[in-house]
Amino acid sequence: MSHPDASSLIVERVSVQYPGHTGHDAALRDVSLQINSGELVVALGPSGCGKTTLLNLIAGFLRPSQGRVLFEGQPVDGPAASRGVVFQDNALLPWLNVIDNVALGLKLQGVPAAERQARALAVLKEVDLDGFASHRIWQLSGGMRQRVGLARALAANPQLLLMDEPFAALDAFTREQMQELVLKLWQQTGKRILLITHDIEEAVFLASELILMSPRPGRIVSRIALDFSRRYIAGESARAIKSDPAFIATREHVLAQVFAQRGREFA
Ligand SMILES: Nc1ncnc2c1ncn2[C@@H]1O[C@H](COP(=O)(O)OP(=O)(O)OP(=O)(O)O)[C@@H](O)[C@H]1O
Repeated sequence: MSHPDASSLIVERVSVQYPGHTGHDAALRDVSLQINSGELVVALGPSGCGKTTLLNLIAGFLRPSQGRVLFEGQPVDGPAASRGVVFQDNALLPWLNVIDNVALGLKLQGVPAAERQARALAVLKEVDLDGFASHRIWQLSGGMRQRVGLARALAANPQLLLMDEPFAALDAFTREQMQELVLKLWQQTGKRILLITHDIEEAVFLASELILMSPRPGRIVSRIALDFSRRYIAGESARAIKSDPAFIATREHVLAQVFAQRGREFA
């Protein structure tokens, strides 16, 4: 692990055991992780390896059975605006229009109407949705809805953005567009990001640090530092990167590790 800065997110030897489970099949066992500023950490692993449990711990929706989670030097003991969450199903309110969905969290925080309007419009622009503020949610495509979910999380100006399989329901083309949007936002806002996925290519493309997880018990089995996302930010195209032999070799290496885990699981 690299050295933490004062604003790091630190997960320290955390275990989570849901009722009815033993240590052997704990959702998480002895997991440690750190997200420093400027990092885009991707957690990759098969269903049931504890990815959502890990994200829920960091979001403050869940408490560990053992270990602790610290953010900016303080224990995480509940949700906070500084840790924004983008959900897989985007969790938008269909009876509100786009801008009211984006501004909802600000309204709950008591931000005055004119300011929340201005901030919501600014983040809609960041996610390339200017012009859609008055649209109803049902008028939007799946990719646009995910952009609204992303804008809503960004509106509160979180220091850490937590994304739970945000593109799982999208078609391949829209998914690639959203990956590029995440990298653009990562570059422009400098926010640290934790994204969870079970898509190997997505993980290898986006991660500055990739953590590979394995189930029963949920744990981190390997960590790999990667630079494909920084190459994208430096100006190389996504297509050029994803067809580069170095990218393909890394993807195959990660795939082999995932299959090795599964072989062990079913042996
Ligand atoms: N509320 C709960 N009560 C009991 N067991 C749970 C609960 N939530 C998750 N689990 C179990 O904990 C383990 C880890 O689940 P988790 O959802 O964190 O994994 P995941 O990697 O996100 O899976 P997926 O990719 O399918 O979403 C699984 O065995 C799951 O069945």
